[in-house]
Amino acid sequence: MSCGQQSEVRILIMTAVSVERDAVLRGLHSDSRFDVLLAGVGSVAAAVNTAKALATSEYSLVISAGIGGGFPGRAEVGSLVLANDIMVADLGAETSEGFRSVDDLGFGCSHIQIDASIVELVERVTRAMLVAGLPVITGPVLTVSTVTGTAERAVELATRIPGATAEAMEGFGVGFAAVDRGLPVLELRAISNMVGPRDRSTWRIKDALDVLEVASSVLTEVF
Ligand SMILES: O=C(O)c1cccc(C(=O)CC[C@H]2O[C@@H](n3cnc4c(=O)[nH]cnc43)[C@H](O)[C@@H]2O)c1
Repeated sequence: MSCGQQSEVRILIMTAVSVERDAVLRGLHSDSRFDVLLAGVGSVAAAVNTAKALATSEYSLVISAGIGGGFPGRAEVGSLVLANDIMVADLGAETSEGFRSVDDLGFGCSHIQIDASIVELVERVTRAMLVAGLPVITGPVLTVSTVTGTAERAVELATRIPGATAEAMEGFGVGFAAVDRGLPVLELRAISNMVGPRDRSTWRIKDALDVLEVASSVLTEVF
């Protein structure tokens, strides 16, 4: 790099499935600072595929993006959630006194570490999305291995994790791989369905993908 030149920000966006990737790509309008790759569904696939991508190219930021479920009273269908806490919600043990996380058990950490610079980044992206007229809120985004399908499970998660705002299946895996490389990570979810009793006929995937597309176009203005 010659004097006066600044290194370009390079951002890796990981989506679970190709329709999410395509929505993000449409929003990015071929902005060459971004790569959008498939994570696969679930935390393990997401961690492996993110780690592979980070081993082959240099990035300054990683984003886990896609659709997700919104917790009732927190995130409505068609809204956007930007994680201020990326955490795995079902890694631990069931006990007669209820769920015990890996943190409680002393085996590890359920949360991706978020430092002050990421808090500032989350605030900056949130502001830009609000200015663009997008209905975005921040809150904990839960990574689960099984999509919640009952009201009881939704209440159990919302009670156990104060402020639970959305759930999806990849954020913790993407985040784990990013943090392993010392990189900051964001999670962005466009809400396609409510967390609760399973009724696939109520999922609004197309609407959520449209919101994800617009949100991705805002990302090109933020960075
Ligand atoms: O059926 C389709 O057309 C279709 C199109 C795009 C995506 C899907 C998925 O099922 C993707 C699964 C993906 O979405 C996340 N997700 C969405 N809602 C929830 C939820 O309520 N709980 C957990 N995860 C959710 C998740 O990250 C999956 O990877 C289908």
